[in-house]
Amino acid sequence: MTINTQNKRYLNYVNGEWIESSKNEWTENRNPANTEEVVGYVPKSSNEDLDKAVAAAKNSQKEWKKLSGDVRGKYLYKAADILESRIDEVAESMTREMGKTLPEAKGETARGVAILRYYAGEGLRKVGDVIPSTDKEALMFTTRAPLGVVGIITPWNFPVAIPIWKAAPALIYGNSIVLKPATEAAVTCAKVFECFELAGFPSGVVNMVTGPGNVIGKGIANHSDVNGITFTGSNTVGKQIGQTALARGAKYQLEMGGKNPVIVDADADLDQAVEATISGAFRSTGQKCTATSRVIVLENVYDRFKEKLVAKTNEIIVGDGLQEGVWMGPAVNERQLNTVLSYIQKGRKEGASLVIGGERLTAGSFEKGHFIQPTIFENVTTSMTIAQEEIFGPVITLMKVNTMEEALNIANDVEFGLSASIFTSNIQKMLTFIEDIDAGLVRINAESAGVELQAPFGGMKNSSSHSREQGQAAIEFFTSIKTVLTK
Ligand SMILES: NC(=O)C1=CN([C@@H]2O[C@H](COP(=O)(O)OP(=O)(O)OC[C@H]3O[C@@H](n4cnc5c(N)ncnc54)[C@H](O)[C@@H]3O)[C@@H](O)[C@H]2O)C=CC1
Ligand SMILES: O=C(O)CCC(=O)C(=O)O
Repeated sequence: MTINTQNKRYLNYVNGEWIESSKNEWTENRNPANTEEVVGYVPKSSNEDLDKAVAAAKNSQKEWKKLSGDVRGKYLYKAADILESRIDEVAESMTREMGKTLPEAKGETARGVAILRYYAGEGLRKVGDVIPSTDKEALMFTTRAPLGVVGIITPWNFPVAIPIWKAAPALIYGNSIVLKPATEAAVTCAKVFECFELAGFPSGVVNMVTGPGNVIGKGIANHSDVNGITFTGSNTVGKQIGQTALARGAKYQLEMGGKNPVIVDADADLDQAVEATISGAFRSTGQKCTATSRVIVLENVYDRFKEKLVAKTNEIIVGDGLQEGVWMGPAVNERQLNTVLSYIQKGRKEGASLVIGGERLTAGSFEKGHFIQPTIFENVTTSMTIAQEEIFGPVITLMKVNTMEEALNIANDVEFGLSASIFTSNIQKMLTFIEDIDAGLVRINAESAGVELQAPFGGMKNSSSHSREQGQAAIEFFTSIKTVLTK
């Protein structure tokens, strides 16, 4: 290992070296399934550390952008191969650090490998168009320029996939990066950076600085040498970053919350709808911006759907995600657990009826972790807090409606518009849903969560800054268009 893991200390990666922060202060990351286990210590870095990383990124970017896309792609292919050879190690670190089950963590790491390869290939794809000029002697075309230094601020819920789906396109289009991972997932992110180190990226092109959001995250948003900022996380922080970036003229991209609906029509395949609802709502303990949160069911199938949903929920095995057979792990930390519990409390207080779950699990092997039961509420009205705000936990609100029109009105009656599903066998209803739903991801007979790396990802309304990430859409953020006329 080239990474310095002495005493489980994971350092910053700056200018091609693993270095301690200037403050020599550390955050202890503990396993949310067993808080007695320390997974690692990560630096609480300062603005001085950030300045070094940004300076290294700025310096290296001049040469990096001059390489051909093909050459830049080779570094990404190499990083992909190294990450692939370490899937088990990285996934285990993810499960220990933030709690998602090992099969999910392995799936996510494999997705990281695939994203690296996808963007490596992007180095050989077209970057512009020829546009007819009104001057017959002129040739007019577009080309693309990188932004320069890109600041990447990532959350804890996808510790490998999100850093990679932001870093890989930034790099292939000729930017250098300074990434600040969520502290809760920083050990796993350091392992991804170790793959970058071993892939041999030129010094300074890839940098990682860990530390508090209101120091390092804020510092990235404010830094005059950071030309673009890409963020995934809460709406509160996203809006602050957007305002800071706008004020100094930097480009920014924000992916934030969701309150994703699933509509179950009377003619739906109920077993399919139940499977997808359970998977969408409870996998990763509901800690996904695309998680299913509101389930809106037509009244003539409501009772049958609810019965099947409750039966399946009863089968969920909660526990330490490293153990075989466990389907749902803990909440990422005590703060997130308390947030979820406080929403459950609010739901009860505002008059929703608890159908199943609702409690923290503390007995026996649950004692040392942040475990919570998968939870379903019914008699939920659209004005209730649990039907409006992002909970980011394993909580479903069931809502009974008389018509598809009512279902659509409720589905759209939130500030978010990330993902939305419908279960129906009626093609007309599918088409109406596609047209009328306010969502960046529209899913027909499929769960609300789960995105494909080659397709645009992002939301409407307050879910995003109206830009899209991933697939070919990424080029729009990570580059600027130059329109060239030559004669
Ligand atoms: N859209 C998504 O995928 C995610 C949404 N969330 C939502 O956010 C809630 C709170 O989770 P948190 O981890 O606290 O999210 P957060 O928005 O505070 O953290 C996301 C990232 O932003 C950084 N950050 C924090 N304060 C910052 C600031 N002032 N300036 C710049 N960067 C800053 C954090 O260190 C982290 O790297 C969750 O309950 C959930 O509702 C959280 C994680 C992911
Ligand atoms: O559903 C997914 O796979 C991605 C979700 C996501 O991007 C998020 O929760 O931040």
